[in-house]
Amino acid sequence: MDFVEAAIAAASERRSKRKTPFKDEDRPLVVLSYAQSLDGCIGAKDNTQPLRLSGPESMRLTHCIRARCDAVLVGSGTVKNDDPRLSVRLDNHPPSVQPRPVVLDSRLSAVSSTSNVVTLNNRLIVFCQYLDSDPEFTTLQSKRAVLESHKVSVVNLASRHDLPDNLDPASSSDVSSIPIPLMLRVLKSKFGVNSLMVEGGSRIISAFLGLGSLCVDCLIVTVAPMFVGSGGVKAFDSGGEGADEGKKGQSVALSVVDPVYRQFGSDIDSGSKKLARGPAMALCKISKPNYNRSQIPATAVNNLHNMDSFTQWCLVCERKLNHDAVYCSIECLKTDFVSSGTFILPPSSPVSASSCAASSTSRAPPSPTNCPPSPTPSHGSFSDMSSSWSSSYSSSSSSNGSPDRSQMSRHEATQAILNPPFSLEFKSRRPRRI
Ligand SMILES: NC(=O)C1=CN([C@@H]2O[C@H](COP(=O)(O)OP(=O)(O)OC[C@H]3O[C@@H](n4cnc5c(N)ncnc54)[C@H](O)[C@@H]3O)[C@@H](O)[C@H]2O)C=CC1
Ligand SMILES: Nc1nc(O)c(N)c(N[C@@H]2O[C@H](COP(=O)(O)O)[C@@H](O)[C@H]2O)n1
Repeated sequence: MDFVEAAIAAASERRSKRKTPFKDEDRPLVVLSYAQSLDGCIGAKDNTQPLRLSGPESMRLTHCIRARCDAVLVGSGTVKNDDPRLSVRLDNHPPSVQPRPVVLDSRLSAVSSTSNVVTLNNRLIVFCQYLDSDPEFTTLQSKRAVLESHKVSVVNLASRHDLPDNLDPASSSDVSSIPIPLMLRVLKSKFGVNSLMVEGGSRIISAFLGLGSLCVDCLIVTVAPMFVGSGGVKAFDSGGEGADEGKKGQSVALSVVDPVYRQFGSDIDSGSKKLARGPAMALCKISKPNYNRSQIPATAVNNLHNMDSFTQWCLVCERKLNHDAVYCSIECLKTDFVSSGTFILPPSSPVSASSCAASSTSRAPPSPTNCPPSPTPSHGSFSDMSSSWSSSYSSSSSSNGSPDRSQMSRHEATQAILNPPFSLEFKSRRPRRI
């Protein structure tokens, strides 16, 4: 279908040109696609049975996206609720050629040997997360063995044995939330998945959208002309219990730039050309004095740590500093945000990219005069995390009068963020669209 091809081709091209602190080529191209009602629901009241929102034409679109991707991912909630097949069922599509189903089932509580994704034998991949010390370790290992006896590939992201050598296992204590960037890298490096369709449900959509262009390349949303009413499952930030609980009530600066709309039967589909989070909003979030780290999506925190994001961030910002204005991409801000919220640089900051690059290759701790230290993940408040920084920085200013953040004390650096002595300029910002 032209619409799908065009959207994915545009996303792919954009991705190849994008300068991010992360290596996009290490993960599959990600197409997030779901169907929602006019009141933003993807599921029925009480989340107890599947809700058909798409008409035949837009359902065909969904199957075209599945056909176009190597794998199709859902969360454990969707498996419990819908028992989906996740297969391509199109007239002209060979039934034997199918995307691999992928389920994020942290505690192996949803997928069983009778689930459609298992019995259809499309080489299901299940991601879970538990430590050897987990009180339920034996039970989880037994469940794993049963699934493996049904040809399911089970990956425990907390286990070194399950990961390629170049990836570090997940170390978060939040075992209910699969670290998405790490999971994506495993999909690519271990299973050769180059394109991934993410279908839902609500918490999975929220988690991916929360990571923005870090993990989503293309967004295709079907809007069906109906209202689900109160109690329906919201597409985004349903506020339900579980992995994204910390995001409840959090305003989200996410915009789709240059969207395109098509009508499929009675439904409208929106395909994104670009997905962007508003940097200003991200800054606003980190600027709240009482900012609580639990509000940061757990997935972002865990995975940015895994991705050794900090040193690469330095490289990106060095480029931006050449424009003589502060510019941080959302990836920068997000890294910021996770590392401790003190990384916004004044123009002409003396941070040296070459020394950061050197520390990136050696993985040695960066020198305090050049780069801030790599963050140590913590599970306390924002200020708890900040205190893990070195306190050896001394106060100073750079030659242009703006503070040399690399020489600041923790407290001063935090104050610089809360009350920046320089104006932040975000280049290439377009007005937000709703
Ligand atoms: N209309 C549509 O296009 C679609 C609708 N749905 C609907 O969505 C509903 C299910 O949504 P939810 O209950 O929210 O379940 P979900 O399918 O989003 O799964 C959420 C669960 O996945 C696990 N998980 C593991 N790692 C996670 C991470 N990093 N982030 C978030 N969750 C993670 C957690 O255990 C969490 O409870 C159902 O009503 C289903 O019918 C689902 C897919 C598409
Ligand atoms: N595109 C779309 N439109 C709807 O109206 C839907 N209810 C869904 N649901 C998704 O499709 C899964 C079911 O897939 P199978 O038909 O069993 O292959 C369901 O679990 C949701 O992920 N999608």
